[in-house]
Amino acid sequence: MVNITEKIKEIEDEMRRTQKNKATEYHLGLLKGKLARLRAQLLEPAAGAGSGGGAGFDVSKSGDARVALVGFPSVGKSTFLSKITKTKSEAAAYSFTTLTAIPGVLEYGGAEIQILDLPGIIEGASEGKGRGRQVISAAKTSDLVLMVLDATKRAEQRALLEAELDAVGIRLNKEPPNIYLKIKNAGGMKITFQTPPKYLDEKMIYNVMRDYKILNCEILVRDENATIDDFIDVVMKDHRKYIRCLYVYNKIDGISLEFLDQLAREPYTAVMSCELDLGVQEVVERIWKELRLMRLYTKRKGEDPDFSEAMIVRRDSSIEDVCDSIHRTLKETFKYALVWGASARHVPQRVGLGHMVADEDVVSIVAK
Ligand SMILES: Nc1nc2c(ncn2[C@@H]2O[C@H](COP(=O)(O)OP(=O)(O)OP(=O)(O)O)[C@@H](O)[C@H]2O)c(=O)[nH]1
Ligand SMILES: [K+]
Ligand SMILES: [Mg+2]
Repeated sequence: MVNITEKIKEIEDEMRRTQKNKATEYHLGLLKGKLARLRAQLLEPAAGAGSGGGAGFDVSKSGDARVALVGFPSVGKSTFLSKITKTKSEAAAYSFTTLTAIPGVLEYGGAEIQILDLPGIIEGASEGKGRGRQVISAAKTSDLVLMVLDATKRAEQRALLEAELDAVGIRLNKEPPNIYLKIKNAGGMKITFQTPPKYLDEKMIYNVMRDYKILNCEILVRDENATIDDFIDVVMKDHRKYIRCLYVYNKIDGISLEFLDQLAREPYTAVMSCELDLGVQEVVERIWKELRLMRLYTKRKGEDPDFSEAMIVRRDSSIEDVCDSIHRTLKETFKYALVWGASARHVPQRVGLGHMVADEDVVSIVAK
């Protein structure tokens, strides 16, 4: 019996051989669907299997957010960790110096951000080369992927890494596709397009769903630009993770100014030299920004706000989220909140649970 890895290879080969045109579009879509399913199977930790499953490293999450350092060997991941945290992770000029996940804590703006230094990965990581799969599983648990790249190496490294992460269902700097799918017990398949689709049609969707053996469902495609890949992502949504990514080019001490300028202009990108201590602090600031965290300060009635300790919440948090992160039953006795700061129309503004807070607001919860 052929194993999953071989089946994946067969499908990938067939996709490469198949010319892309209107006539082969349906077949290619079907192959993509099969491939997505096999890859998910490959990552499923097999019962009783010792290694090679989908499990990451045994490091528990701590702090307000987790950032994973992902990159090829010797790009400077450990050097960077040692620079921005108190943790010392061994750095050396040979590949695979780091063999396991090393956590460090970055303190920034009152937040504690866990930084995970990881072993370098190589092409084929998603299929289990090296510690690839473990590294990728660790990346999947992070709130931000910091892709560390060597500015002196060829440009393809970035696309290669992205392909490895993509293969295991990590979608970088992307929103989930705007497609609604509800699986039902009966009633057949109902497919609706809100606007005429540019890259999809009913037959393409139907083919994939039949292959997945999902024949009763309701589908509403809201985005005219949605592709069959987007649709498969929606079907496989339990295996997809949408994570923000910051691309960091290290070792800029070894490149020309023109090239540096070009790299620095790319989206979601920062440049640094750990060796010369150039740009490192800027990268830390970008990490904070990309994590989209906010600092709030709480205030008790009749007292001054406590600015010594910030409360860290995600962006797009409401007073309800604030209550939940203080105590899980606080909501039950909630009467109203007083807010000072950018989110308040006048200070203090008296607000309810639905009020959206802003960075550095002062919040006072009044209970019944
Ligand atoms: N020129 C230059 N060298 C650097 C810079 N940062 C790190 N290095 C060197 O690059 C080499 C690899 O650094 P590491 O921190 O071990 O790289 P890594 O990505 O953790 O490597 P692995 O753990 O093996 O995957 C070391 O010799 C570092 O001294 C930099 O900004 N410029
Ligand atoms: K190294
Ligand atoms: Mg290392």
